[in-house]
Amino acid sequence: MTLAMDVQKLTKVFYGKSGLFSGPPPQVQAVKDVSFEVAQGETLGIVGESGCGKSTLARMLVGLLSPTEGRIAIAGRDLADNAGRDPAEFGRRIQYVFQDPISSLNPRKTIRQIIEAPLKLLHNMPKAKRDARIAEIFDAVNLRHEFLTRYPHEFSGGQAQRIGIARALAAAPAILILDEPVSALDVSVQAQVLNLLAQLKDDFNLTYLFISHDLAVVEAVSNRVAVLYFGRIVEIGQADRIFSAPKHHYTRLLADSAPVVGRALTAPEKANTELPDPFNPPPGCAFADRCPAATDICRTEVPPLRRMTAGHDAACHHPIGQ
Ligand SMILES: Nc1ncnc2c1ncn2[C@@H]1O[C@H](COP(=O)(O)OP(=O)(O)OP(=O)(O)O)[C@@H](O)[C@H]1O
Repeated sequence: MTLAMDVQKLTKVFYGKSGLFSGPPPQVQAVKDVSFEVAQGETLGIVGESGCGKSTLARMLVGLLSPTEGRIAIAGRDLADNAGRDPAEFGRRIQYVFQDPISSLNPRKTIRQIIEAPLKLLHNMPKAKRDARIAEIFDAVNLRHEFLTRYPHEFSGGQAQRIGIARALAAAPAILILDEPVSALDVSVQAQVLNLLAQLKDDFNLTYLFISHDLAVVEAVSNRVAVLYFGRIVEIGQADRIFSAPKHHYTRLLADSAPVVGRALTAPEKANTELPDPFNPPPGCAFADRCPAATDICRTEVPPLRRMTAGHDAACHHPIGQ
């Protein structure tokens, strides 16, 4: 197995403003001690509710945010640790596809200018080569070449997302971070974009990190899935095992709310659906107050991520069926 990405102990702390006499500034640990590996050609799904740290994690993985602690290695090379990062090096290896396709494209630039930018900035490519590359990418995402002279507002959501994907591919990355790439689209268009992404993965030998709150979509596209809760990975393993035989009570809660395509990831109504206060995190497991199996240890000690079965880890003091 060749590793595309190796993430070790990634943590991001945001600091609030402190008052003059009110002690140290408040902190939010948006991502805590997150480690995972992604094999080349694999799709790793990252699933979690709003506020669990998905965007913060994604922004660190593409170099838009620097981690407070931890490291990110791509194809064996360290790209970020707390000492620093090189945005161009990130850009050549890993690209980001945003949730909201139209607002993620600069409204004052033509589509050609948008797609050309990474070719100039990251690869210093001469004009003739740029034109050939743009034509190749546009064919790959099934867009008509006459669209190149138009502006982002002239496109539907599905077309704009194809343009966003084309822009990401132009840089010839090995890895795409897909951050809720179909959540803003109609269900019929979602399927087209998901099929296109599957095709492009084969055509360009890509590795995907697919971030979503939509359990059904994540299950459909991923080889493996990581479940994020309150900034930590609470379970990670093969997609089919994660949802059919979860080990963490939070994952079971998610899986029990029977996945339907397009269904938002919400817990059943009977459960306490509040996330803990990020400014005042609980000392133990962040899920303890919602968990049917919680005991005293859960309220005092954070459970470490432990091997449950081959390739299946969960962070729980009382894992299901163990
Ligand atoms: N710049 C920031 N400053 C302070 N706190 C932040 C900042 N960005 C995120 N947070 C906090 O970090 C936590 C994780 O936020 P994040 O946006 O990464 O979650 P998310 O899972 O992507 O949510 P959503 O799906 O709603 O975007 C939240 O408690 C959020 O309030």
